[in-house]
Amino acid sequence: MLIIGEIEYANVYPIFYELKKNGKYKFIKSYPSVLNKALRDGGIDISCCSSIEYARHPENYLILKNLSISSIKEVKSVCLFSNYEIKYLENKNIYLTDESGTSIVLLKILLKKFLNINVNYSIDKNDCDAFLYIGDKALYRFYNSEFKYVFDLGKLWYDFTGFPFVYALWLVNREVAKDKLDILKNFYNELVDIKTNSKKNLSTLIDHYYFKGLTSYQIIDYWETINYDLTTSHLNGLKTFYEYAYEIGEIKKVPKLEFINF
Ligand SMILES: C=C(O[C@@H]1C=C(C(=O)O)C=C[C@H]1O)C(=O)O
Repeated sequence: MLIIGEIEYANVYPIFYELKKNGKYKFIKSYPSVLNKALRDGGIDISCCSSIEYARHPENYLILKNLSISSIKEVKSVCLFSNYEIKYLENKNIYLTDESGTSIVLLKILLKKFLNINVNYSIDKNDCDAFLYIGDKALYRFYNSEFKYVFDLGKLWYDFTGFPFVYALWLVNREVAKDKLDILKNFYNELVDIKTNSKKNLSTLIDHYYFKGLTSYQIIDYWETINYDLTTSHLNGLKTFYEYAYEIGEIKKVPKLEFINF
């Protein structure tokens, strides 16, 4: 049986609600940083993982075509929350969530390369001036913020580069790709079908979902914001992200993108 990593955020609920209907697969549910490690260590076969995870260990993985978690412009659930305007963050302490891989690197690129601001990063929330959250913690605060400013990282990336931003890729362990090709092919076809139809019945899907602090309208609007495609323009955005990640020393080299062929 295929063991699949499931990101426990609202962003992929429309996909996993459908995938779980038929009882064919086993799911391990967690944050992206935990799933990245589980896929690396062989605890799961396939997962939607941080896009930076592929760039750090490209020899371990193959990418599934046409699938991602991306934003075209704004994302709403990857944000920097701050009481300071962004230009006044120089030398301030910024909290980094431990749930992320990609968004931490995205924030570093935005501040260093595009905004030319030097800050200190911390994993200790106390004593920080601004806070990076992703997923549901970010989405809740996006609509219920106690902060003066909310900087949407997807929107900032789009304003600077004109590209979509790819937070997560569907990655399969290369060994699994060899051993379980037929099961993977069926799973992939199912996943692409689900993606294709994922935005069609959101007003029905909301009957099965509750997110404390958000209205149904806000959730549906969020699901419409999140994008699951991996087009040429997404791939150009991804390559640009990897080039900047390399420039700031977050990855050892810009990886070649290798996809699984069925
Ligand atoms: C769009 C999002 O992207 C997430 C961000 C990730 C990361 O920073 O590594 C990984 C997976 C995505 O679920 C989100 O958090 O809502």
